[in-house]
Amino acid sequence: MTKSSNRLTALAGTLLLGSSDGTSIQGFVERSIPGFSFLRQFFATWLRIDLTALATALTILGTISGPLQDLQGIALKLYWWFTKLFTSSISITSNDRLNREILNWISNQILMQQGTRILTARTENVQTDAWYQRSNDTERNDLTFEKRVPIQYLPTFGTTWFIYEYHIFLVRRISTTTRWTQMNGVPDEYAAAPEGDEPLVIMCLGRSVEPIKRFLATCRDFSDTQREAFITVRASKNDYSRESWDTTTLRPIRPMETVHFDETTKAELVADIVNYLNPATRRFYTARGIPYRRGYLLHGPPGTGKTSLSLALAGRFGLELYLLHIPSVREDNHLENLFAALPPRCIVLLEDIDAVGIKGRQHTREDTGDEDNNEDDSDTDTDSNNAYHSRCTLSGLLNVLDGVASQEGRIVFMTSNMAHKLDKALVRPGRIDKMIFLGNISQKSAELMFLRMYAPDQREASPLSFELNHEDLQKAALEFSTQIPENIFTPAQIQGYLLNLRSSPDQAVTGIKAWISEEVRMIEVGRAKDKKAMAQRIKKRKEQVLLKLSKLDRESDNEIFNEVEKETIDNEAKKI
Ligand SMILES: Nc1ncnc2c1ncn2[C@@H]1O[C@H](COP(=O)(O)OP(=O)(O)OP(=O)(O)O)[C@@H](O)[C@H]1O
Repeated sequence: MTKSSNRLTALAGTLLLGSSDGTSIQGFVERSIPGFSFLRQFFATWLRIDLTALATALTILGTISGPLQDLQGIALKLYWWFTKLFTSSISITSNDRLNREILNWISNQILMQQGTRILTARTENVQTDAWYQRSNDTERNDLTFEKRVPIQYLPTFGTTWFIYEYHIFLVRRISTTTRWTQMNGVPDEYAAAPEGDEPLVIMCLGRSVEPIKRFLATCRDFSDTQREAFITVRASKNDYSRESWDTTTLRPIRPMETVHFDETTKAELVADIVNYLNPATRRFYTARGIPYRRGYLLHGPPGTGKTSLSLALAGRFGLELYLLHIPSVREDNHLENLFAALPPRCIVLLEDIDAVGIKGRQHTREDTGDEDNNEDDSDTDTDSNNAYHSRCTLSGLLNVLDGVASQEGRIVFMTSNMAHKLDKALVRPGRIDKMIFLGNISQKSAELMFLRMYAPDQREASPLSFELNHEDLQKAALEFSTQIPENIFTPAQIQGYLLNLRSSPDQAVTGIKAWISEEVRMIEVGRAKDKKAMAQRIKKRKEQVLLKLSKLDRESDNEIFNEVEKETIDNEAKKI
């Protein structure tokens, strides 16, 4: 121990503990705490620590910590008073998209340049039991060929400052765990990682919020530019039985030319949307009290491009696509909540709408006296399955499409494989303004698909070995398409065939004949199977009805004959 510390010990001993003559406080402590003098001796001899000095230092610290805390309180008050007086601020809640856009801007424009040392890193959420409550949006970039989601660096809790347009900005990322960490004295940035459910406060030195507003606009523009090559697809997500638009996927924009169907219909559809999105149209609708909404039904067999067309249109008009698979919506109020959360301008894609409104449809048939033929029966079976999955009703769907509470300005695309079976109430103008049929592939579309598949890729530095020159490619495409029968195969089937031979255009041309005969054979086998299954179903149904009839006859003998029931079963028997 040094001389000065010895002196301090002596001083403290005199001041606080008195002399060691047995009448001092030290003497009193030694007498009242058995073993204290032994401990003092032990610490002094073996650890060279003077317990008397330690006690003194702690006492002094204890005495001054009170005033220090008061001073800290005053300093904090002054800080906030200064902040209120000399800064303007705007706060943004955690689940607002702007929150993410600001973090994105700061991450790209500030953190890397400033060489910030304390950061948060983010890739993708892993849904484990412990974390599933806090899941966030997942962004995927399909074009980067990365197997992993790239690491993104974001500001952590606390304040990030920077200069933007000659103004000093402070962005505070506020931790929701602050109270807990303060109690433990651990700084926020070491206590937890921000998960995206923390609000942001944007402060700017000066008494006007205008610079902040300009800053927010910049953040939005920056994100829009980043997204230009992509469309944002948001799907519904079920969290604790509460539906929300949560999962975000960035998909590369699909050019309209890559969706092949009747070119006139395509041009008309695009023109119709251009016209709808024109501000003058909105004014026209509003002035005449007409709800400003547009609905389209894309119908046709599976694999004819209904989903692809919706994606391409979202890219063409720079709108976000909100994707909703109707059979997975569990209740009407979930549907309502999802529609209420839509932005004013977007495309909503409602897939497989034939999964709703079974009851409504049955009513319509009864009213009009339609009789189901056998083919319809099989469809009804499929419907029933869908109805089992989706508890979303026809009236629920109609309500979100044009009910009082439904949003204006959005475009709704609905897809169905059985448009002829949809309820009349659903397909009336105002809900569905245009029906677009996407059918099997024509020869012209097959030719275009072939050209698209084997056209040279502009991004490749040198031509690929199998690439044909322009003239040969045109010739091959024509030769390929003329072998394909009109409107027999779906575009998905032809695409699948070409993809298998994507590096051999010659083989695609020479092999198409054999592929067609094999596919036709498969179609016939499938049809024969369906026919057999149908016959079996009818037979079974007949047996059931006959059984019921014979049972009723027996009951009538016992004079408990029910006239109405008999008539119903008779009618059923006639139908079969
Ligand atoms: N008309 C088309 N033009 C170009 N490609 C198409 C077309 N139709 C289908 N495809 C291709 O086939 C695949 C399936 O298409 P998509 O999912 O759009 O069909 P769909 O009609 O929505 O099917 P489903 O009714 O089963 O949902 C996609 O890879 C798409 O590229």
